[in-house]
Amino acid sequence: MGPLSWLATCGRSARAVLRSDCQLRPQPRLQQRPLQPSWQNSQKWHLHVVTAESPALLEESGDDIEAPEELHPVGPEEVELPKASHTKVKTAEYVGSAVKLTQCPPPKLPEFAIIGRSNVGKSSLINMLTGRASLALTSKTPGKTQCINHFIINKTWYLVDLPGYGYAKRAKTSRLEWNEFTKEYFLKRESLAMVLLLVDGSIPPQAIDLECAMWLAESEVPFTLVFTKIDKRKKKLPSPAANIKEFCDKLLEEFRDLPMVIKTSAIKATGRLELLGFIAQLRTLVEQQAKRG
Ligand SMILES: Nc1nc2c(ncn2[C@@H]2O[C@H](COP(=O)(O)OP(=O)(O)OP(=O)(O)O)[C@@H](O)[C@H]2O)c(=O)[nH]1
Repeated sequence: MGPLSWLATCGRSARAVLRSDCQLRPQPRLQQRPLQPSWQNSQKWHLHVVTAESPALLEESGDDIEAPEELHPVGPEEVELPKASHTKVKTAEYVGSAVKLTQCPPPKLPEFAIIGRSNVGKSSLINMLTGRASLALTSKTPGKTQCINHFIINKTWYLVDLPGYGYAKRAKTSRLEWNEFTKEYFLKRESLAMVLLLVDGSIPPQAIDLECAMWLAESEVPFTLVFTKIDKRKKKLPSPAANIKEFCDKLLEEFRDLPMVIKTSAIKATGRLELLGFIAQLRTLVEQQAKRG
């Protein structure tokens, strides 16, 4: 089945496919709340990140790859490794900007949405992943990205740049506040496969990022933690490794498991292949489950 028909054929959304398998499990105290059954029954989904050393990524042809032993996923479903061609970015084009759901492209291809605080490095990550120097306009001015921007990759999936949250000059309180459109996008966009929650690895954990992770988990939106700027070490502040550990430890106070964690640097292209490989695996999983009906 071609990617264009995957949603129509499966009859359920990418979100539904992935939600049941990769959502976090809350700690018992969170289970006291009136939660949806799909949340309570959710299973941890073990997906192995494809690394730069993985044969799948070294393979130059687009042929099927024989999976090495350590990459076999362990979980409720066997997940085929993606073809090498799935991890390559051949074309990347800006599609458009939307301020309401009806302005977004038809929900016919899987979407991977990037969120994070203003200035976390969203545009830089998009440019790094796609290998296009200025696909997303990078800016040092916080809060510039106020629309939902779609980029189509290889004509088969979307990278989506969402408005940054928690901009101090705009928000009067430190509470996480989505604009209504972003919230609607998270809750209603059928083709949303995975949210990539970007967290600045060069600074200690910020309450608003933890709050965002909580909100996504409680709203049953599958997400992956993508730490940015891991090349950057600020004087007198803990190292990125220490910041990341502290962030994960804080999440583990609320959850039994961590979501997938990927560490990146847009400057050094660290994590590029890992993230593209992971996205390819998710797309493969959705297509595979769609085939099974
Ligand atoms: N050292 C380092 N700096 C980075 C990295 N990624 C982004 N930056 C810098 O962080 C600043 C913000 O990056 P952007 O990519 O514009 O961030 P953004 O999240 O798109 O910003 P807004 O659209 O304003 O929300 C820029 O000065 C980038 O050069 C990284 O991996 N390492």
